[in-house]
Order: sequence, then structure tokens, then C-alpha cells
Amino acid sequence: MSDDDNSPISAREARRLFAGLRGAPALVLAVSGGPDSVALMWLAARWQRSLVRGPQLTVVTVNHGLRPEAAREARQVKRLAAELGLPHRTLRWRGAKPKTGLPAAAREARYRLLAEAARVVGASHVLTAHTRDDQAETLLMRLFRGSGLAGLSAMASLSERDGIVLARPLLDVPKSQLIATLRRARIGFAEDPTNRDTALTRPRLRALLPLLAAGGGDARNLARLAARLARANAAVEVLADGAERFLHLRDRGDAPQAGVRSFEALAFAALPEEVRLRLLLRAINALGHEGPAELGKVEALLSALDQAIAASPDVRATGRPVLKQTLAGALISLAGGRIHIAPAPARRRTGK
Ligand SMILES: Nc1ncnc2c1ncn2[C@@H]1O[C@H](COP(=O)(O)OP(=O)(O)OP(=O)(O)O)[C@@H](O)[C@H]1O
Repeated sequence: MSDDDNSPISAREARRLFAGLRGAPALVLAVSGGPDSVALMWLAARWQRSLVRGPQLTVVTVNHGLRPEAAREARQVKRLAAELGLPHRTLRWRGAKPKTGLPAAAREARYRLLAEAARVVGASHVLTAHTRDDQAETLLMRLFRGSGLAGLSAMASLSERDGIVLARPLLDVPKSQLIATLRRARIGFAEDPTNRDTALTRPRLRALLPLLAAGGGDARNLARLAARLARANAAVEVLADGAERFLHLRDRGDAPQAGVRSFEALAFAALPEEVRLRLLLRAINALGHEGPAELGKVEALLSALDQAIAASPDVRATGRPVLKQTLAGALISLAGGRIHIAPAPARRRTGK
């Protein structure tokens, strides 16, 4: 870790971090009460005060109703927001909580509530306080889960969700600098108890980080790797766009049925493997009705398609499907020299 990593963030540095947000009419700050998001709130408030006509800021805390201390933490955020002259709202996650996949459901609900709050106050962006350390952890989690290039690109500094831009202005900032900023400003913050719960994947990974850092795999290097992979991923996406247009042009005058995607099999087979995979993923995710397809399953499908195309040299000859599979609610078939992807018919109930 360099000395810089322990220095408070200067007003000038913060201006650079928030530069792209200056012209926004209003911003929502997602503040849980933990050090990162309290620092985000403090930095954003100082930045906004320094502007003649900066964006309106609204602080939002989501109480997931899962921990008894959450209400008190939300009140603490409200108090601090008031001291900084910022309006604050606490939003409750109501409704049934699932028995499995609770963290994912809580995150989903949190982003939905934050996006709703943004719409209510006319904000174009929701700002979260993800740091460089979070980026490194995300990369590692996805690495251990076997993600592909897109997943290993980790978090983007700007992304879109429900018509609202999700901005992560601190994604390149080490957490230690945020703590140093709060110490210098004499601001207290809550500690997230899930950080100490070693049953969860992220905290377990967090415990591994010092070992990795000792071997050179520190957050700076891991986050840099994520940025490089994101760059490569963006380039492959452009290639996939081009390939889609190329296949479409070859089909001129031969418009596919509505709600179906179809590619000429031999032209498809000549494309690079990563591009073929993405074309399948895009089509399956667009037309299937069972959520995003798993990369491993699309890889298996692609290999089956490749084999089927190679095994029938005159792939155009037969109108009968030489391959037919469903995946993530989409039906994929190879027939008459074309790969067709369509919504799978609804499954029939097996009960009598
Ligand atoms: N209860 C909350 N209320 C408002 N904002 C929150 C809340 N929890 C998290 N956030 C925002 O999200 C950021 C990331 O939080 P955290 O690292 O706990 O998320 P996570 O559960 O790991 O999921 P993800 O990284 O996908 O958001 C925080 O810095 C903060 O800006």
C-alpha cells in the first residue's frame, strides 16, 4: 500500500471524482451508515457547497428490516445528513423475505428502492460508495465462481438501472483513504456487522485479501486487472455488434419471424468462439423467459451446435431439426442450414 492510500481526500481530488456529475439536476446518495458511504456523503456535501449551482443532493438509507440496529443506524445517517444540510429519507423494504438467497433479494430490493427514490426527487443518478477494495473483492468472487470476461470486468463506474444511472465515483479510491477522510473530519460511522460474519462469501474472501496482497495481488493490482478486462470486454461487445449486423445483412430480403432470432449456420460457425457465445447469450436472454442463461450452459450449447454443424456438411439440405434444445426458457434449434432461437413453449404441468 502506498502512502497515498492513507491520506484524506482533498477538495481538489473530490472535484475530480465528482466531475462528471456536476451537470446533473439532482443526485441520490445511497448511504448505509458504514464508513464508505458516510465518507461519500461528506465528500459530496463539501463538493456541492463549493459549486455555484451544483446538483441537489438527497441522502437515502434503505432499512431492509433484517437487523434490529438498522433503524438506529438510519437515524444516525439522518442526523449527520442534517448537520451537512442535506435532506434524508429512510426507505423500508416491505413484503415477504425469501428463505433462500436473502442477500441477493435484499440487494435487488435496495436498488429498486433507490431508483424509485431517484425518480421521486428528479435525480438522474444514484451514487454508491463502492471502493477499489470492493472492486478487488468482486473480481475475486467472480474468479472463484468461474465467471467469463464480462463478469471478471467487475463493477462499472457508470451503469444503468431502471432508467437511472448508477454511479460509483469512489471505485478507484482505497477504503483506507475514506477512513482517513472521516478521521480528519472527526466523523463517526457504523461498522457493518456482516463484515465479521465469516459464514458469508464476501467476508471470507475479505479475510484472504491480506495474504493475496502479500504475494503482490493487492487491491490496486486486482482493480487494475478488472479495468483491463472491462476494456477487452467492451471491445468484444463491439465485435459481437458487428457480427450481428453482418449476419443480418446476409439475410437481406429474408426477414425472420417476429420474436425469433435466426442465423445462417455456416456464417455463424465462421465467427470467433467468444463472439458466437455472445450472440447466443444475447438471443437467449432476449427471448428466453427464465432469466439470464448461465455461461457454462451456453458454452455447452455452442459446442453441441458446432458439432452438429460440422457433422452435417450439407447442413442446408434438411429442413428437419438436427438439434433442438431448450435453455433458460428459449428454444434453440438447427434446421435448414439456420440456427433459430425462439421463446420455449410454456412447460406442461406433469400432475394429473
Ligand atoms: N442499506 C443501505 N442503504 C443505502 N445504501 C446502501 C445500503 N447498503 C449499501 N448501500 C450502498 O451500496 C454500497 C455497497 O454496499 P455493500 O458493499 O454493502 O453492498 P453489497 O451487499 O456488497 O452489494 P453490491 O456491492 O452489489 O451493492 C454502499 O457503499 C452504499 O453506497
